[in-house]
Formats: sequence, C-alpha cells, structure tokens
Amino acid sequence: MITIENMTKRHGSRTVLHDISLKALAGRVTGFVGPNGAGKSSTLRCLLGLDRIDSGSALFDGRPYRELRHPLRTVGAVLDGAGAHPSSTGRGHLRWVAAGTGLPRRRVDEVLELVGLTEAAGRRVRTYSLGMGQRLGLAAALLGDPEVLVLDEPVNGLDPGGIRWMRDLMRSRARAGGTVLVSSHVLAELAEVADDVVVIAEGRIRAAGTLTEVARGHADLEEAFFSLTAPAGRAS
Ligand SMILES: Nc1ncnc2c1ncn2[C@@H]1O[C@H](COP(=O)(O)OP(=O)(O)OP(=O)(O)O)[C@@H](O)[C@H]1O
Repeated sequence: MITIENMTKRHGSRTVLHDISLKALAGRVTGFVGPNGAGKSSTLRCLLGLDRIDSGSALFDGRPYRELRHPLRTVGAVLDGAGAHPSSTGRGHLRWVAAGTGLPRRRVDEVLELVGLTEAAGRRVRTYSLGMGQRLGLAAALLGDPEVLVLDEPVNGLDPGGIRWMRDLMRSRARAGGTVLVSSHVLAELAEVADDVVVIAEGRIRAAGTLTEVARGHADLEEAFFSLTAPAGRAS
C-alpha cells in the first residue's frame, strides 16, 4: 500500500505540490490523472526517492523508498521509458539491472517473455520502437516480482494491442494482491483499468474515490476531467 500524507514539494521559490495526500491500496489499480504540468511526475519522483520532499511523507507499507530493505523486490517503477543505454541490447540491459541488485539471471528471460520481448532481446535498444522501449522499462520493473508497481504514462507509444496487454497486466497484478499506481492525462483511458482514481491539477488533489464517485454529477468522464481540473479561478 502507498500512503502519501501532506506532501509539499518546492523548486526554488515555486511550490509544485501543495500539501497533497493520497492512498493506493493493495489489490486495486489506482489511476492518477491530471493535465500536463499538474504534478503527476513530481509526485511519483518524490514517492520513489528521486526528489527530496520539503514536508510530509510518502510511504510504502509505512517505509520511505530509501529505507526499503529490498527496493526492487518491493517496488517496480517505470518513469521515463526504458532508461537503458541505446547501445546495449534489451537482454544485456536487464542482465545488468539484475546483476546490480542480486536478482537471479534466469529472471531476465522470464520477464522478457512476460513483456513479449523475447524475439527482440538480442537487438540494440536504439533500434526499439517507443512501445518496445515501454515494454523494456516494464520488464526491468518486474524483475524483482514486486508487490507495488508505479507506472508513469505506461501506454504512451503503445498500439491498441499493446494498450490492452498493459491493462491486462495491471489488472492481473492487482488481482494477485499487488498495488498498482498508474498516471495518465486522460480519465477515460483509466476508466478501463482503474478501481480508484485520484485527480490532480495545479499541484493540488482535486478529487479522489472510486471511478463512479469521481464521475458522479458529470455528464461523462471527459466533462468530469475538465471540470475537476479547471484552473482554480474557474473551478466550479
Ligand atoms: N526540476 C524542476 N524545476 C522546476 N520546476 C519543475 C521541475 N520539475 C517539474 N517542475 C514543474 O512542476 C510542475 C509539475 O510538473 P510535473 O512534471 O510533475 O507534471 P505532470 O503532471 O507530470 O505533467 P506531464 O503530464 O506534462 O508530464 C510543472 O509546472 C513543472 O514545470
């Protein structure tokens, strides 16, 4: 379970996250939605210990990321695509990650199979399509078979088959008891996969609840998104 409480993040004099709180529960997919610049990536970076939090907390079952005993076995994350060196092969990249974290080498072939990259595993990452890069990033995140998955815009660059596959994967991780936190710009895209939704805009949480609760009182999901994320001066 992920618990963020009263988290504030500043860059210089600019506050990009204002006292935000959210929960992502085990056994559920939690969608994290907001327009460009809303603060989604900043939230995920703070959660994963990549950026320092100015106040508040961001915890995995009660511990900050940096204090996890087995980070890769606890949390898998995909933030900016694959994160692999372009001249390495897909398999080489995963072996490097596995070796650096004490995970068994055989796990590399298992995750390549899981994300559908077995055939392309010997090719250099620079020849991968955007969607293949996303799959490789996910393969690295799954190496430690973690309980928690944190995915920033994971369907960017995927074709319809890839999107369906990614949704199935998120659902199956949640069904198996995992915690899945997934960000998107589009509420309707999350409708297919999320049990719960948290809406962020201008660095503030605007709504949270089940998809039905968040959409209640709005004509459709698109209207709900625009209404909930409208600039503060214009929010109804
Ligand atoms: N290193 C930084 N220095 C200064 N401002 C930053 C920095 N990183 C992010 N920001 C600002 O924080 C705000 C939130 O950005 P963030 O990338 O978290 O939004 P986002 O919701 O992930 O947007 P997108 O959907 O476009 O990726 C933006 O106004 C951005 O300009």
